[in-house]
Amino acid sequence: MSTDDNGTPLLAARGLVKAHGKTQALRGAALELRAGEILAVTGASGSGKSTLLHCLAGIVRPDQGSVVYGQERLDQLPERRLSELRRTEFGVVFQFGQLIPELTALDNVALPLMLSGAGRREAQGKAGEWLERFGVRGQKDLRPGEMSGGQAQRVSLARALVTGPKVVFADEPTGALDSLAGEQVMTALVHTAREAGTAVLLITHDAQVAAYADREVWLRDGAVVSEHAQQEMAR
Ligand SMILES: Nc1ncnc2c1ncn2[C@@H]1O[C@H](COP(=O)(O)OP(=O)(O)OP(=O)(O)O)[C@@H](O)[C@H]1O
Repeated sequence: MSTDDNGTPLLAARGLVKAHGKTQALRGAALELRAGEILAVTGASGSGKSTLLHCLAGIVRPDQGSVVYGQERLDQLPERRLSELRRTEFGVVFQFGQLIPELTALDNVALPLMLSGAGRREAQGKAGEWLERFGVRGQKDLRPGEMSGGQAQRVSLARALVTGPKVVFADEPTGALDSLAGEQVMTALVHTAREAGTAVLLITHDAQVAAYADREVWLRDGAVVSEHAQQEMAR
């Protein structure tokens, strides 16, 4: 695991509280993610995992508590800066890929680069390289509906990593896949994140998926209740 020079976390959340209407989704959750670290967040359904990820990624604001990314308080940043960070420093992968159905795999992956100002040709060139890394270059001209779930999810990973983010937030990335496709997706994610030095916050309720992480935290009723280091993975 790599850390930054002075060992401070890349992302640190303290005392997060978040309600959805009358439901208290987070009740004082706290965690730290270091540069290049792969951290699994596990817990029962409804324990607040997705809400925590949304707060950490600057997608929703907590009602209370702080989220510090580098030198910035995400919970206090204006929307404009948050969306810039989401575009340039963060990548997100959801359970159901959420690729744009009308675009080919190549254009789905090129899109974040074009939104950051790259020309179409340059963006497509880089997108092709990232599809290659995830073993889905052969599917570049297919639309999401024409691919298998595992292929679409590897395209989603390419889209999340193509901009060179510091953190990838992955919310049940294998939740809709069979176990073989899930293993392929996790192997590709972990291998590529390690190579690129990207930190990964991985939400899962699957112990086999959590075993890919360097460290695991357990969420119960909206708070982090335990933490244990993973065995060195021989994968
Ligand atoms: N948009 C929303 N509106 C109302 N309630 C919500 C909303 N989002 C989440 N909740 C509730 O907040 C609690 C925490 O939900 P969250 O999705 O964060 O948990 P989770 O651990 O990710 O669950 P799962 O594993 O089932 O996805 C749950 O009781 C859920 O029903």
